[in-house]
Amino acid sequence: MRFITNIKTFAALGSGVIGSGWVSRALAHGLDVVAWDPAPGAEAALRKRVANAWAALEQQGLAPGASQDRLRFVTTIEDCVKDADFIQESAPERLELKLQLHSQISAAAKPDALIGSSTSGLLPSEFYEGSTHPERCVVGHPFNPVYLLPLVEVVGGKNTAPEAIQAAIEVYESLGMRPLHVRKEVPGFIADRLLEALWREALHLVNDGVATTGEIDDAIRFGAGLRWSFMGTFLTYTLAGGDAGMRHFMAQFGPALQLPWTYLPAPELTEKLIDDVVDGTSEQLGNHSISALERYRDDCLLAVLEAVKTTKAKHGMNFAE
Ligand SMILES: NC(=O)C1=CN([C@@H]2O[C@H](COP(=O)(O)OP(=O)(O)OC[C@H]3O[C@@H](n4cnc5c(N)ncnc54)[C@H](O)[C@@H]3O)[C@@H](O)[C@H]2O)C=CC1
Ligand SMILES: C[N+](C)(C)CC(=O)CC(=O)[O-]
Repeated sequence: MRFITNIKTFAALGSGVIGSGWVSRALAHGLDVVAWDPAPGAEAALRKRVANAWAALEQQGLAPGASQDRLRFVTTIEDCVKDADFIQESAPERLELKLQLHSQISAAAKPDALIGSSTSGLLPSEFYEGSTHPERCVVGHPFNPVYLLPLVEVVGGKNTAPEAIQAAIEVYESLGMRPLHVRKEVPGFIADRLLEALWREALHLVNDGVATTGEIDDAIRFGAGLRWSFMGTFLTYTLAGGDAGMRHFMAQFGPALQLPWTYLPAPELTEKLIDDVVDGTSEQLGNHSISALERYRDDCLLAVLEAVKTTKAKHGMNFAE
């Protein structure tokens, strides 16, 4: 089975936070982009978000011919996908909606154009159930901001051809990403299983009055957050075992796993908890706008990415290692 991997035209369905991130990344890689989103004012909002991301993308380096002018916004799903070489859906996270949308997308798309979904954890076997040529349908789960963060989890469903997984990996790599093939189709995939566990514990800490949202964010960004950009938990904890490594680490800290430190099931989202989280994060935002904070985040990410890349090179490693 052959799928299009040398892509020239990228279709984006849904142009919110994640869809606009895909559009920005594809434009920066010199592609023509066609976008569709049913919300009133979606085109203006999309162009604004792309413009806000562009400075970071310029700093990272644009592909020859890359331009925001190569974005075309259309009013039907069919016009969005019919000439596309690659299609990425970033619609709201609702199974019924994605099921219906993908039956329409896949019926109008070229049969050898790959279709990716940005879903954070729904199962591709379920929402591609009604799709035409489901063998070319995958999950490509990105991370926000999509135009800077390299990770994309690639997940197949029961009808996805192994060649489609490989082809999707190739396409995402051509967009400068670091695909991770999630070999077993499970809800939440790999990364969101981990992020969700942290998020639940953070909500419990607020709910129990242990810490404010700002204090919890400080606990992340001045500690583990710094090292997570270049070393994951398993290797970090191997070093934490000293010369005796992971075996000693497990012996020393294993018993703590039996202590009731963590709650894991989510706390009930009471009005009070929601208010505490919203008030706490509003205080953290201060008088910065979301778009100003996005630019600040992008600058920090560019600096971290560059530092990690340079340091890896010093140790004879490439960035994707
Ligand atoms: N926000 C995040 O941090 C991440 C979200 N995702 C996934 O990306 C997808 C989109 O999420 P966000 O961009 O955050 O949501 P969003 O709410 O920012 O954007 C969703 C967009 O879809 C549009 N839309 C509504 N009905 C639609 C339809 N029938 N067809 C196509 N578009 C439609 C909305 O007008 C809106 O612009 C979801 O599947 C989500 O799980 C993945 C990674 C991270
Ligand atoms: C909150 N979320 C589950 C939608 C987050 C993601 O899917 C990935 C991210 O960018 O954190």
